[in-house]
Amino acid sequence: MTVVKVAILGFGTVGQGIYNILKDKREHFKTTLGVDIEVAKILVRNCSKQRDKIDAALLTDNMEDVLAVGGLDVVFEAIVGDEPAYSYLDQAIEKGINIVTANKVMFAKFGLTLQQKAAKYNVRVGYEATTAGGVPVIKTMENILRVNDVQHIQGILNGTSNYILTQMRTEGMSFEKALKAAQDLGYAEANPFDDVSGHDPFNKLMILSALAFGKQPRWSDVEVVGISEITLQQVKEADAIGKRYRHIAEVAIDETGVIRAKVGPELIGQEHPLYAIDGVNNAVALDTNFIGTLTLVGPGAGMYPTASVMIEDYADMLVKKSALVTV
Ligand SMILES: NC(=O)C1=CN([C@@H]2O[C@H](COP(=O)(O)OP(=O)(O)OC[C@H]3O[C@@H](n4cnc5c(N)ncnc54)[C@H](OP(=O)(O)O)[C@@H]3O)[C@@H](O)[C@H]2O)C=CC1
Ligand SMILES: N[C@@H](CC=O)C(=O)O
Repeated sequence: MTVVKVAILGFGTVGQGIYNILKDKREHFKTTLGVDIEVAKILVRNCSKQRDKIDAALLTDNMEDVLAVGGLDVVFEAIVGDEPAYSYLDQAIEKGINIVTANKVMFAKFGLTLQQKAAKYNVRVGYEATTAGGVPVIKTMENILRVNDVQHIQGILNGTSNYILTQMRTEGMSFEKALKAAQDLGYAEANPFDDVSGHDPFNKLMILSALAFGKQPRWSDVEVVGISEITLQQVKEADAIGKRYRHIAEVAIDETGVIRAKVGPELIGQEHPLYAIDGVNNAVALDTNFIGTLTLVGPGAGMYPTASVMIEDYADMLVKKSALVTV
């Protein structure tokens, strides 16, 4: 049985999820993927932090230790911010190591560059987890784009904001309490300002724009408004007349190739396709020329949905590699 070595960058909510699934499903992967997946290194910021159920020898705070692992096949990147994440992945690609990332701050900015570099070095890039958590929007869109054009994308792209708005409406919870609950559940960013200010769904929208249209709008042209100004009173008044606040991200391309995007809260009624999307769920509606509108719905954040799609990305790489070998 071939042993494949993998590394995990980051051991917070997402990194721990990856580690747990790889450990729990190790035998399963031997059968389904034909390989024994061994976690060889885990990069963290602070090695002296107390961590349960993990062999301390796996931990390092130095990326050089990760890159020095012989035969490393993939790094799963789940750290915070654009740097040093981008530089780490850039170095991994140069060493011929595949990359799978959940880091949308980094990927919105450097995704196209990393993908070009990966093509040059013949390595693969997985980034399903950057956008809409456990909802397989990237793979679905890649598939759709083989035949269709995508002209317009609209969705709820932040689980934390949707969870907060839902808790305010259904439980009468204050904004602050709902945000705290989202943090406790592992939905929120390390800095939750990114969630409630709209910056997180903005980053995801830019990733979708790059995939659908091959480019992004100028970032400074995009209006980005968060949910932090919405009061409990407003949510209750809206509910009383059958309306709901939803935090909606939208991007479209016109016939001349101009891209327009916006992110912000909207008050919508029952007729709106995003009306029923509650809790941590995200939804993404893709308008295409042949299929029509396709809407995907599912958990937009959290340890296991995010970790699962990252490992699915890697499983896909392994399957494609073995198909190449067989052919
Ligand atoms: N939580 C979620 O539901 C989702 C998160 N993501 C993305 O995944 C990534 C990780 O999120 P999450 O797990 O929630 O974050 P956490 O804050 O829970 O964990 C972050 C981890 O990264 C490590 N880390 C941070 N900066 C560095 C650095 N410079 N060098 C080395 N290690 C570093 C931290 O180390 P230490 O433990 O020592 O502090 C920690 O282990 C983020 O980019 C996030 O946007 C994407 C989809 C969903
Ligand atoms: N903080 C993000 C996590 C997933 O991307 C969110 O709440 O959507």
